[in-house]
Amino acid sequence: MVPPTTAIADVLQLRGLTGWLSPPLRPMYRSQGVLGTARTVRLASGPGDDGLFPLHRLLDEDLDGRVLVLAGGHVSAGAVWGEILTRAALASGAFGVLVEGGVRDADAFRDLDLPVWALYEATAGVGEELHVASVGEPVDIAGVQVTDGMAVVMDWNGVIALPTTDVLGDALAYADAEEDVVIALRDGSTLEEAYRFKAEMVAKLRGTPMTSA
Ligand SMILES: O=C([O-])CC(=O)C(=O)O
Ligand SMILES: [Mg+2]
Repeated sequence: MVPPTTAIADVLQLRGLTGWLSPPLRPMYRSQGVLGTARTVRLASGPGDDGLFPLHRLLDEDLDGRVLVLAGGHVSAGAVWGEILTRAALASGAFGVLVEGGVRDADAFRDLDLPVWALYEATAGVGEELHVASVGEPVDIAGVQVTDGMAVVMDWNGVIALPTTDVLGDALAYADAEEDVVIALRDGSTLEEAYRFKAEMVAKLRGTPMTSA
């Protein structure tokens, strides 16, 4: 089971780590939780030698379980991603797409059921404003470094590139504690009483005794 991104982010935060990409990325189409591995692409301004064709060739490769991470697309106000590329990505087995830039055809993402998070929607394409600068090299999105093969979780609440997968167990426990709060509230507890489940989990993960409820 994939823990919720909210729980993963809180556990990362407790360890002084980061990795969430939302914001700045926003859901263009979101789905239940998926855990994939990053396939990194860096885009840069100008037509370059080959435009976006290296991206098209990549989309014809085996992408089973991969989350495409397209960094640097925001140097164009146009859409670097849309229905056609989504169909190609799905056919190659991709689990999701992150675009640091624009997308269009969001209605098709819903029909195709592929999660896509991006900075903005755009009407026109990118024309000759972008080219592929690298594939498989580390990329930076809003200060978060994503390396090829890194674990990425996407769900209803966000997107996280995991600096370490050893937070997943704690994140599941954290999510259970939050669920205990919800159950207690449903059973009529006060928030002060119910929140204790979460406060105890935070104290445990911090490795410090709980000082207040
Ligand atoms: O044509 C493109 O490259 C972008 C787009 O709208 C699509 O993938 O449908
Ligand atoms: Mg299109």
